[in-house]
Amino acid sequence: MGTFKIEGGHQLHGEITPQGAKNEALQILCAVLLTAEPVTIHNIPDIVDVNKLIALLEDLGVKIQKKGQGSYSFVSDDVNLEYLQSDQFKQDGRGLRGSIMLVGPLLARFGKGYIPKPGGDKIGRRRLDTHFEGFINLGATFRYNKEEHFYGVEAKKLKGAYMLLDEASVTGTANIVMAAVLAEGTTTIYNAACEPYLQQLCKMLNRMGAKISGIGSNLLVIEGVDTLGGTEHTMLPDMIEIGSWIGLAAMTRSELTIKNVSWDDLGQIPTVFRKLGITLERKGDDIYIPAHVNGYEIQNYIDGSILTIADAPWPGLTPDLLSIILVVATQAKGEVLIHQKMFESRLFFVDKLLDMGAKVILCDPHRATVIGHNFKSTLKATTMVSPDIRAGVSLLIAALSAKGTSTIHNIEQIDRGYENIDTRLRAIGAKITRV
Ligand SMILES: CC(=O)N[C@H]1[C@@H](OP(=O)(O)OP(=O)(O)OC[C@H]2O[C@@H](n3ccc(=O)[nH]c3=O)[C@H](O)[C@@H]2O)O[C@H](CO)[C@@H](O)[C@@H]1O
Ligand SMILES: C=C(OP(=O)(O)O)C(=O)O
Repeated sequence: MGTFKIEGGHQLHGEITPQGAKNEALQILCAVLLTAEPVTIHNIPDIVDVNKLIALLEDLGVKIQKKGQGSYSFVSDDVNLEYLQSDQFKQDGRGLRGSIMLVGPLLARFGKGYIPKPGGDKIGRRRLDTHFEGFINLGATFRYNKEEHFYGVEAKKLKGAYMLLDEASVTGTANIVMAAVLAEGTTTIYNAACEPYLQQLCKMLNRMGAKISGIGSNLLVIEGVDTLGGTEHTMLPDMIEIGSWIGLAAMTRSELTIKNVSWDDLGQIPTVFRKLGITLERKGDDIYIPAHVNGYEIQNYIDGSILTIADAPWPGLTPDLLSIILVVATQAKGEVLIHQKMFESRLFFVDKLLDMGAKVILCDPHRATVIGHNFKSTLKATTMVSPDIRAGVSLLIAALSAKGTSTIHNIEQIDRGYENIDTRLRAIGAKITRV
């Protein structure tokens, strides 16, 4: 189990550049299986989950060439489908959530897709019904081996269909889109997820020859084509990392510039931090955050009632930033209700913040009320274990703002999605070491 030691209480300063988006990368990498032609991808983050997926593609026989820092080309002209039945795949396929999106492309191009129950954060139930109901709608037969937790879908030829998804699942929508692009006829997906991750995927698929319309909305229409060709694609900056660095700047009262953020793809994120009273300035495509020497004050609603910050499917606020927002609120002036609607177990990490002296009431598994200290009292350093990726970064931000030296164990959770986080934070003045 890896560990960070963090000496808190220091102001940070300078510039930080966000990595390529983790959740986009996981979709885009799976899409390389849809063509025998080369696909070149840039701005791939060097993080554990993405590297695990690249290793899975390699084991499937995809030819991979490194072209430069974060750039790789992929050629899937000789895919080894036997690997899908191997014990090795049953082991490695479990290693991350994103591996589930191998199924759609494999089913569409080779008529069969298998996957062990995928991993990812333990943040509550994470069902896969939307994915498999989508494939079944396209004409696939489905089987599930309960002993091995092994899923499979097969179809000689997929047929386009109308479907109303039971929920706007992010990876579910990506999976169904990747299956439908090679199906016969037209597929309509209503209640589709439409995060920038998915918009990027659909745009890339169209460059490969797919015919997808409605990109960015919850109604996608896909006219199936016979084959797809190669393309080049560049990943957007990771919006969850950008939100993490905004929170870090505010909590440590540091002046920070976040470079090249792709402002227009950030949706509600800047607005929500502004509601917490944080000043963000748009400078070109950078976010400039001044040092909040006088703190930041949470806005109430127009009628004076207490603000609620809740997640919702895009273009609502992504659930992946709520833990960070909760931590930032612990030093704000005022109160806020954090409502994590999607995941059942993602707020339990607040116990660690209570140990550090934060004023938080966990109302139920989904809701926490935060009463900010307004920097009148700093958090106290402590020893903690990172329960999931975003809670891990939230605790790291709390530790950087706290008095004294904190220890965070199980930092593998953080490395899953943040590239060289300790090195990059040291470059802006953080006192953090990996032990
Ligand atoms: C690898 C990857 O891309 N992971 C992201 C992806 O996971 P993932 O695609 O696994 O998450 P889903 O979008 O399927 O849904 C996550 C959870 O939210 C619930 N749900 C979903 C949609 C909805 O309208 N209402 C609802 O309650 C689901 O029942 C499920 O429990 O999307 C999640 C939701 O943005 C993010 O937290 C994850 O970081
Ligand atoms: C929940 C997350 O990731 P995953 O879906 O990979 O567990 C996340 O990125 O916040």
